[in-house]
Amino acid sequence: MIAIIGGTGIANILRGDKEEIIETKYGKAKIMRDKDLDVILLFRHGVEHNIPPHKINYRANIYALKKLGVERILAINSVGSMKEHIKPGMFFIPIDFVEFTKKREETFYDYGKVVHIDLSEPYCPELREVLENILNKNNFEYEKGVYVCTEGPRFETKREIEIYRKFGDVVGMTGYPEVVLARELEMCYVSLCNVTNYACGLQKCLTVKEVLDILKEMEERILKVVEEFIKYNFKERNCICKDALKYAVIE
Ligand SMILES: CSC[C@H]1O[C@H](OP(=O)(O)O)[C@H](O)[C@@H]1O
Ligand code: HPA
Repeated sequence: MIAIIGGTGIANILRGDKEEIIETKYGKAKIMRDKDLDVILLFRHGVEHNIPPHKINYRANIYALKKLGVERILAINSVGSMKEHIKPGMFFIPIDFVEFTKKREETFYDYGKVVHIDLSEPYCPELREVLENILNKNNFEYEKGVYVCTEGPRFETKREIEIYRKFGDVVGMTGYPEVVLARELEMCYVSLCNVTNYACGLQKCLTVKEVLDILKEMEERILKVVEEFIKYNFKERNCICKDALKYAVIE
């Protein structure tokens, strides 16, 4: 089973049937099913985009997908570019991350089992290859690199971006802890980032309108990538994700 986690502006592009509430021990998650494509849609900010990045219940969302039998997740994130060659309107595929979040519940293993998962490859290598093949086949421009996650909901300062750009290539507010929580539950996770702006300091002020305008321009390409990802003929998983807990638990 595949799930798409939609970010800013995606609820206008993808639509499932009616919303379902999935109860979990971490709280409620809201999903939609696209029965034709046999895929689960989850809009992390809510269909009405009324949940800010620092208040998203990431654990309930990821746990709900696991409960529904999801094995593979395509997350869609919007990011600001911290490098000149990564231009607004391009796609970006994270291969690693650095996070500067502050108040997020970032693990399922707070009590009981002590678990230290390996994150030498935080994003599923098999799904990253599928995503790159889709982008290359469609001649959609993209870059790969490091995603820096900030707490939000404010944008970053110029000085913060001067520091962050030494560690990474794009900046967002939702990529973490989603990627880690998925690995803790041995699900494959890949992120398709929409580069919506240059980060603070590389351009003048940042506006939500600018982000939404670029997403509108990218809408068709985003939809194309999602459709081809969903239709991809996935075989048996042969990646590190499915056995993430194998050597990670202190017995
Ligand atoms: C309106 S830009 C800031 C907003 O957009 C991004 O969300 P997502 O990654 O879910 O598309 C960013 O993380 C902020 O939540
Ligand atoms: N910073 C943080 N998150 C973002 C940005 C940004 O510049 N653009 C889109 N999401």
